[in-house]
Amino acid sequence: MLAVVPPPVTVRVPAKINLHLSVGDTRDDGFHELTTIFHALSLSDEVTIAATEEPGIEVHGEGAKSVPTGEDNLAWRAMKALASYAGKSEEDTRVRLVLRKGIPVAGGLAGGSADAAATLVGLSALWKLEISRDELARIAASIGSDVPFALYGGTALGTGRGEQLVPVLSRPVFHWVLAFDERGLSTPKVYGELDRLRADGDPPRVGSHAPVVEALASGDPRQLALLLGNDLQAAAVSLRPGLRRTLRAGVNAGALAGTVSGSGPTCAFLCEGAESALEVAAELAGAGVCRTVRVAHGPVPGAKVVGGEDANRPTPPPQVHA
Ligand SMILES: C[C@](O)(CO)[C@H](O)COP(=O)(O)OP(=O)(O)OC[C@H]1O[C@@H](n2ccc(N)nc2=O)[C@H](O)[C@@H]1O
Ligand SMILES: Nc1ncnc2c1ncn2[C@@H]1O[C@H](COP(=O)(O)OP(=O)(O)OP(=O)(O)O)[C@@H](O)[C@H]1O
Repeated sequence: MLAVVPPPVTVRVPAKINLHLSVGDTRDDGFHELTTIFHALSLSDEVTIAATEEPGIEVHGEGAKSVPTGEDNLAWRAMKALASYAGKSEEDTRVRLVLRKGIPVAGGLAGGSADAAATLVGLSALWKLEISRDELARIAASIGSDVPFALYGGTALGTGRGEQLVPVLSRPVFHWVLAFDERGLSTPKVYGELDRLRADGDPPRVGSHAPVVEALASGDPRQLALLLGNDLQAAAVSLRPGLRRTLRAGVNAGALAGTVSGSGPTCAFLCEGAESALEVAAELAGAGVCRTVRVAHGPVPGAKVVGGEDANRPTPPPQVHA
């Protein structure tokens, strides 16, 4: 008898920026203790997962050539981790992953993590696993610190190495302009550069995240603009000094404030509204300080099935962790 082949599943997954990123001490496992506020943006990747006789990965779109297509692709690692959790045999795990990238590679926007999260959600649907988002988040954390947030999206406080999440109330909607750089930056190198800068002196640190939480609840972009902060920014700028010009150019173009996202080099500019974001984007695009610009808004939901049988299934709300 012929086996029934399930139809392919497509998942859309957002990029993140860090509205606040406080980097603490290095832990025994080599990771830094973080307090961060993640914010999911309308810039996204799509991952299509199909059962196939020709397993593998295909990558299209933004930066596709620099994305690995073997076992070190984070989406493939996510497939392996879920297969092992679900006790799937080698034969059951013959899947083809097609990544359509809108999120630049090594941009500080957690694109690889997003693909891993999308793969967890898509495969759960393809394999019809009864698995909660919280259980998926535990598997996600074993793949990378940013992966759990991509499952939930929205706005969330991240602690630990960034994988422990609590949702944060954020009024819709904030408007952003993103400036992509010519080349990416390696996340471990940026953390290493911060350690070096701290060993040489003590670069200023961002304060408490509490005022940022209040500004998000108020929905006032002017209030939020005063509070954007990232301890990794000094390290990213030290490795890529041109980012200073980019940050200045965004504010000169009319943004309320700019920040390096995560480990960079993408700069995110908060704008007064949708119209202002379009104006800032146009002016920044002509300033010759970055490869390209995009407008985006946030917060948006996390990884979500958009094609295939489960497309209309509602996304469960994030759970509050104690
Ligand atoms: C910069 C951020 O994007 C901010 O959200 C994240 O902290 C990075 O998260 P990620 O890319 O998922 O990082 P992982 O894949 O977990 O770790 C990559 C490397 O980043 C450094 N790393 C990451 C997270 C963390 N809390 N401390 C660290 O020092 C470590 O050198 C680690 O080996
Ligand atoms: N699916 C994937 N998409 C992009 N890069 C991937 C993927 N899988 C593995 N990688 C590797 O991971 C590296 C980091 O890519 P990624 O786009 O996730 O960086 P990032 O956005 O700076 O990450 P983060 O913000 O989480 O630190 C890339 O240089 C690439 O070699």
